[in-house]
Amino acid sequence: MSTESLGATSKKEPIIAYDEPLKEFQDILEEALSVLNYPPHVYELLKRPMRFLEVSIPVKMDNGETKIFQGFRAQHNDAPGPTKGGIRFHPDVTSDEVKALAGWMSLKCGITGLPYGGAKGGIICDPRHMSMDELEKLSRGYVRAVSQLVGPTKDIPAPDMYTNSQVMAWMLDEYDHIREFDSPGFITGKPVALGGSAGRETATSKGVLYTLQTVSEKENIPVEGMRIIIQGFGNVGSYLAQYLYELGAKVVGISDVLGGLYDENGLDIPYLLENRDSFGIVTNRFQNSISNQELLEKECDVLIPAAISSVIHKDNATRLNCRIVIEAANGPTTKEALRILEDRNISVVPDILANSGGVIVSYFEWCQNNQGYYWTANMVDERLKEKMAESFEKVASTAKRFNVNMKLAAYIEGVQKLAETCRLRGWIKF
Ligand SMILES: NC(=O)C1=CN([C@@H]2O[C@H](COP(=O)(O)OP(=O)(O)OC[C@H]3O[C@@H](n4cnc5c(N)ncnc54)[C@H](O)[C@@H]3O)[C@@H](O)[C@H]2O)C=CC1
Ligand SMILES: O=C(O)CCC(=O)C(=O)O
Repeated sequence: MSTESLGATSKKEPIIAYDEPLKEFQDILEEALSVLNYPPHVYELLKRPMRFLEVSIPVKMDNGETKIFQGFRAQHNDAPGPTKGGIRFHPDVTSDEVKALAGWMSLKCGITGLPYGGAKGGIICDPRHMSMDELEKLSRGYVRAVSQLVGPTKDIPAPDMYTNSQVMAWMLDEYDHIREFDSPGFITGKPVALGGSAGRETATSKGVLYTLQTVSEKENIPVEGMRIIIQGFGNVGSYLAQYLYELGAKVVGISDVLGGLYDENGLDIPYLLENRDSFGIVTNRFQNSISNQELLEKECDVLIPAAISSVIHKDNATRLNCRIVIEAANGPTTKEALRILEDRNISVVPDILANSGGVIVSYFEWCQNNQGYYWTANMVDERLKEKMAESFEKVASTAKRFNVNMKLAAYIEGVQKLAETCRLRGWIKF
């Protein structure tokens, strides 16, 4: 397919998600804890967040009406240190999803050895249909609503879906006003001029890329010429597409919320990058776009979901046409789908390993803020690469040791330090 813009405004239905991420998190966590022979109360403590706040945020909209938005902040566990995790602005975000996302953050920090527990925030809203003024008011209102719970040594937010460095900047400014001092370590993923880290914007996609390179070496499939489909063309998906294209991989498919594009000869990624909007949407410029569902089932070597959760489920797992799935999104594969893919010999590199580059560089940002000393882009990149490689080896060796798949191994690896810090604090016994 040519990637020439046809100026069309196709409206594809968003895909239907099989939305039970909290149950998915709890089921695999329970399995991991039973492999480790921990007593049942460890699961009882870790299956849900220690703290969960639901807030109402009034925003005076541009038309003069006041709209009340619903927001959440979940802190999964603060035994290892302050909690950490992004804030999602999305029309479909739910309280249960935020709880699952916070749990996954704890495991991610466990695997990568960061001194944090997990957290996550969300606001039910559709930023694509809001003005910048409305988004700024919403961001500031959220911080006012959760300000008692967050802070540089308590809980440190960051970007996630439909939030970016500008949203982080508004949130930082609001927090500084409330606290009456400059506290750049309150939030990460902020603009470099406000104490952000070099390389945070590209960190998650770089981390996924390093993971893919490790897999390519282990599986002996060269990146050059590798056929790749990426679902989602936002922060994670678009930088990833760019890096893979530059390395000579054939990015045969990409998608956004409105649909997908597929060309077995490889898409013109520079053109798509140039024409995507700030919400990662580009497929509306093409008349021959396909649906997200169709795209996921197209032929490729590596399928990389980089958008929402539960998109690979029992009804399409039998039809995936790839050799490897690398989970760049959080929770894109349901438990039933994982089983089907395992039976079909399709390996799945888990989210809590593959997408941990974002929180790793967020940690670097927080360290730089605490020290007031800023690193070069090269220093950040070298250390990110090192952490991603170490984390991959840890999960791979756990998989071998317990003879389990990479997903379960990642949970086993991630939960051990978390449980140990809870034990040392006297919260649990085992
Ligand atoms: N931004 C980060 O640093 C990190 C992001 N992630 C995860 O990566 C995924 C993507 O995040 P970002 O790229 O930051 O978000 P983004 O907001 O920059 O981009 C999201 C992309 O997904 C598409 N999308 C939205 N809803 C969709 C739907 N229903 N079906 C198909 N596509 C849809 C959008 O059109 C856009 O192309 C999320 O699961 C997020 O939690 C994980 C770790 C860190
Ligand atoms: O950068 C961070 O602190 C968190 C990123 C995040 O939300 C995630 O890894 O899912």
